[in-house]
Amino acid sequence: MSEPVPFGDRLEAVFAAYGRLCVGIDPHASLLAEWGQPDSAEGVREFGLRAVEAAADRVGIVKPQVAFFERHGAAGYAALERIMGEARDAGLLVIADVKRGDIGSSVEAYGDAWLRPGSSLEADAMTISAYQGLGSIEQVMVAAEEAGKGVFVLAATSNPEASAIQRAVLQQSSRAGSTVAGAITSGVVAWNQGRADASTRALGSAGVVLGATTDLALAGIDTNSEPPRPGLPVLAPGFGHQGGELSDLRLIYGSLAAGVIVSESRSILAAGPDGIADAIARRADQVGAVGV
Ligand SMILES: O=C(O)c1cc(=O)[nH]c(=O)n1[C@@H]1O[C@H](COP(=O)(O)O)[C@@H](O)[C@H]1O
Repeated sequence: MSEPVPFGDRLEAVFAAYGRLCVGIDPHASLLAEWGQPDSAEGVREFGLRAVEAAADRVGIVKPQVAFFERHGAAGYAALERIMGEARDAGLLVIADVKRGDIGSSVEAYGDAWLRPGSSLEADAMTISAYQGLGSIEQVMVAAEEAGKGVFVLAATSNPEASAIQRAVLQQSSRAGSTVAGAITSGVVAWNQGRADASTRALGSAGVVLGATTDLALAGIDTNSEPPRPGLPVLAPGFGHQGGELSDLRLIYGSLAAGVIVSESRSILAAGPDGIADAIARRADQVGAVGV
């Protein structure tokens, strides 16, 4: 069997071919109504399939938010499986926004669900939480790497309530004195640097979530030093609806800008089923014009 292509390499190829815009697939009840779809499993399926159709060949990445499918139980999950399958068949990288975390043995099962080749919920990467310690998700990171998959570990999230916990300073461990967000970020950088072929990689396969609306310096994230090698994938929600400005991208992410994935959901989905393709193309151009 041939070796899987590392997720970081696949992401790098997508950046080169399509740029760094990621379309979030978040079928909020209000958006379903605007799209003329029922608030049901059938509605989220149609919504997601149309979003995938519009995204294909215009961008390289989509990020379905599982919560909006889970609302509809097993049928919602069936819809999500279909949408992720169609997206991957269309050549899109799929980041499953599931934000899972638990003790190691349980979180491994989440990794198996979302990242195992052949799983009905197979994605290319998943969002994951290290609230139980970076060590708790280590086995998921190992399995992801072996399968050519990626993880995005929550570090400094875009919601304002997050800062008190994420900016708290560690008292113990080798990273004592770092903020929680800083320790997670440097831990993920170190993980990428510890891979066997790290020196040949442009981008690592493990990334972090750093929201565009948060002050990264206050969160203890270093955006001034030399960029990490391999580069750090950064899932960056918060642009668009939450108020982050694309024109500030370089200012916000500094030396981490090269790894940034601009992820927007509502600002694009609000264009409706007839306008979404144009909205994606327009936003992809705007993101490209930032010139990271
Ligand atoms: O992991 C995420 O994607 C995420 C992390 C974060 O810090 N903030 C954040 O908004 N998200 C997700 O990104 C999407 C943002 O949606 P919009 O605000 O509509 O662009 C939602 O699916 C959120 O769950």
